[in-house]
This record gives sequence, structure tokens and C-alpha cells, in this order.
Amino acid sequence: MSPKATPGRVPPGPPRSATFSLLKQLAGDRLTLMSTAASTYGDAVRVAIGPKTLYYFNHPDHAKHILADNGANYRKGIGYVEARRALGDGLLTSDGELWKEQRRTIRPVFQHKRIAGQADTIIEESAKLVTRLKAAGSGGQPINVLDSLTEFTLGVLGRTLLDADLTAFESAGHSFEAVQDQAMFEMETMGLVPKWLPLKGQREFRKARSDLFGIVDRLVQFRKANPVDPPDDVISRLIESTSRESDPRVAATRMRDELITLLLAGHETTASTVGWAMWCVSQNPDVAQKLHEEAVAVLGDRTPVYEDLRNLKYTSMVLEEAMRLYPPVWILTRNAIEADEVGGYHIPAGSDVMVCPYTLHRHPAYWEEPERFNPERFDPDVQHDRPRYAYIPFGAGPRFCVGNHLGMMEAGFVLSMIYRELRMEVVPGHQPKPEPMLSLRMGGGLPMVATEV
Ligand code: HEM
Repeated sequence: MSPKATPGRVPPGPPRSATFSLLKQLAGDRLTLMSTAASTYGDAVRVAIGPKTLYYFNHPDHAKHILADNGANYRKGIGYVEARRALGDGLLTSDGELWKEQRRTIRPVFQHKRIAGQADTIIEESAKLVTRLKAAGSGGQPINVLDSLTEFTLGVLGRTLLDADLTAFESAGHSFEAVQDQAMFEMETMGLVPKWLPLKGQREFRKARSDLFGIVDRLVQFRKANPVDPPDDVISRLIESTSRESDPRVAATRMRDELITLLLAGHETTASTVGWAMWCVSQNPDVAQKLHEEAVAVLGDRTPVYEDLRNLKYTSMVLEEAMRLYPPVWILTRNAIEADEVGGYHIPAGSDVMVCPYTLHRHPAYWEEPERFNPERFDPDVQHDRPRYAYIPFGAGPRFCVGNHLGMMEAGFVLSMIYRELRMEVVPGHQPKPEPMLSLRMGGGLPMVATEV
């Protein structure tokens, strides 16, 4: 139980004199740094770096308080602020009234019923991916499955949200990567490097951003010329919402920021979820076998339909367990508007606060053998007595992921359809390295050889 709060009571943590070594670790192995801080100092840690003091909380109750119960007291924090320089003010990075308006505009597009209507598109794109894997596998060629998954998720988002074939814009994938790299650079350098410096990354970023602007502008022009009835897709809703802006330049910028953010937030997270799941499955042949058996039993050899999803129970357990060990959004940062009290500790107004799904999902108090991949933990037919906020892959509270149904549906169908027909083996000796960037990237990709079963 939290000790009683007294004003000014601060969590334990490394001394400020450790700044240099902390900075070195921050630039290097951030996951180990977070894990070590939690195991050394406990569920509440104060991290003093130079003039900055960060508060890092690693208890489900703390996560609940910061993200949900008192979520209104927190705006987005470190990383998001810097990523905003690259991504602009989209739903992921914005705050306050603008965020509320954006969320109101976009939320209906992601409602369960509407997303269910997109199942056929997802199934079609999944089938295309399986065909590509088979083609590579027939020649015994390894294929970087992560790239294929990224292409798949971008394809799905384009079709489901924008009614457009984004893969037809050949440069789109590369441009998203460059924008993302810049967002990460901004995070790592805490936004301190001026934008006007003639750095290669900055040049590439500007080129990529203007390429994406061009793509988005074309999609918007097309929709304006070809309105749909009812106008309930993302672009139509944004056209309507931004038309209330008095300055057309502000309207155009909002539209661009919003669409680019949605595509970015949606495609890498889902690709990474499936990628990490496939890696974990490749290390556990019994899980691979069960996945295959479920896919054959539920899907047979027909084209899947939406209703199949609820019967892909084991597939969903595998995905949930993969997101436990490798949560695509590995850290959630916030900045306190007013002073707060978390777990009995005083948090001054303006403080930077962090909740880390990566460490929370491996917290030994809530997870037995936390490092072991074990999908049975998520068996819905078994009563699990762990706190709700010990597992937060989609965040919590007002900023909860809008795309969770879409992401889980994509991941469920594609994983099951792959393992229905293929045995997937990682190239011997390959070990992907978790890279904690904007999302938990799979460093080194995922080269696999597909064999038909
Ligand atoms: C398995 C896949 C996904 C995971 C694990 C995931 C995870 C998350 C998490 C943890 C947050 C909260 C961030 C925070 O509180 O700071 C978030 C927010 C968000 N996600 Fe997802 N996401 C996934 C898929 C998607 C998809 C498919 C889309 C849509 C295209 C999407 C769009 C967004 C947006 C726009 C936000 C910001 C919401 C807001 O602040 O109001 N995500 N996501």
C-alpha cells in the first residue's frame, strides 16, 4: 500500500551526479535502464538528469491514476512534444481543445461496427501477403517479413481509412520511414537541434514530408471532387471539420497533420505486433502447431469472414502475449498540468512523468516467470487475478488508442491466415533486437523462410 503522502515527499532514485552515466544509458540501452531503475528503486522512481527531474511509475495503480483517473491533469510529455516538430499536431500529439475536437471528429470512424465492415478488405490484403510469402518461400528465399507486414498494414490503412491504394504511391513507405526517423531524432535530441541546420536527415525529412503532403493533398482533392454518401470516412469528416477553420492554410495543415499521424500511428504498431508475435512463435514450436491447428479448424480452406475472428481465440492469446513482452508503444509520457500526488509522492506542476508498459508488463509481482512467452496467460476461459492496469498495450483513459479494434482485427486475420498455410522459420542465427524508438522496433528486421504445410 502507498505510504501516506506528505507534501514534498519524493520517490527514491539515482543522485543527480549520475546524470552523465544516465544520459549515456538513455542514448544506449533504454529498456535495460528502465528495468534496472524499477528493480533497484521500486515502483516509483525519481530520475534527475541535469536540470530536469523525471518521475517514473511502475505500479498498475499509478498507471491508472496518471492515465485514466486523473488523466485530465496530464498533457502529452517528452517525446511527443518533440515528435510534434516532425508530425505536426495530429490526434496522437495534440492536447487540450484541439485534441478534443480531433478525437470527436475521428472517433466515429473507428467504431466497432464500422471497423467490422472492413474485415473483407483486411482478409483480401492478408491473402495477398500470404501469396507473397509463398512465392518467396517456393524458391527457398528468406524474406524480411517485417517489411512485408509494414506494406500490408499501410495497404490496409489506405484502403480502410482513406479508400485509397497507398502502395500505389511508391514513395509512401520510404517517406513514412523518413518522417518517423526524424520524429525519433527529435525525441533523442530532445528537440534541441535547430531545424535549419543543413543535416542530411533534415533534408530527407523535408523531402519526405512534402512527398506525403503531396499524396494527402491529392487524396483530399479527389474526395472533394468525388464525395461519398454518407460522408463518414476519415477524409470526409476531416474536410467537414477543418472547413470551420477561418484560415485555409490552417485548415490544410490540420488535414495533413491529422492524416499523416493516423497513418503513422496505425501502421508500424500493428506491423510490429505481428512481427514480434511471429518471432515469439518461431521460438516455440508447440505454439506454432496450436496456431496452425486453430487456423485450419476455424478457417478451413475457405476465404475467412468477419465472424471467424471471435473463434480465433488462441491466435488472439498469442497476440496479447506478444504485446505483453513487446508492447509496440513501450513508453507513455505525460506532463503534469497541476501538482499531483501519485502513490503517496508529490509531483510538482509541470513535471515530466512516465509509465512504461514494457516494464509494467514484466513486473514480477503480477506476472509469473515474466520473461517467458506463454499465451495461456490470456486464456479468456481462465480467471486471472491481476490488476486491470498491469496490462496496457493500448494505453488507458482519455488517450486510449482509437485504432485498437482495427489493429487487432488486422493482426488476428493476418497471423491466422499465414499459419494456416505456412511454416515460418527464422533464418538461423538471427535474433531481432528490440529498439525502443517511437514504437518498439524490431532491429534487424525479421528474415524468415516460408514453407507450405
Ligand atoms: C496493435 C496495434 C496498436 C497498438 C499496440 C497501439 C497502441 C497505442 C497506444 C499505447 C496509444 C496511447 C498513447 C498514449 O497514451 O500516449 C495509442 C494511441 C493512438 N493510436 Fe494506437 N495502437 C495500435 C494500432 C493503431 C491503429 C491501427 C491506429 C489507427 C489508424 C492507431 C491510432 C492511434 C491514434 C490516433 C492514437 C492517439 C489517440 C489519442 O491520443 O486520442 N493505433 N495507440
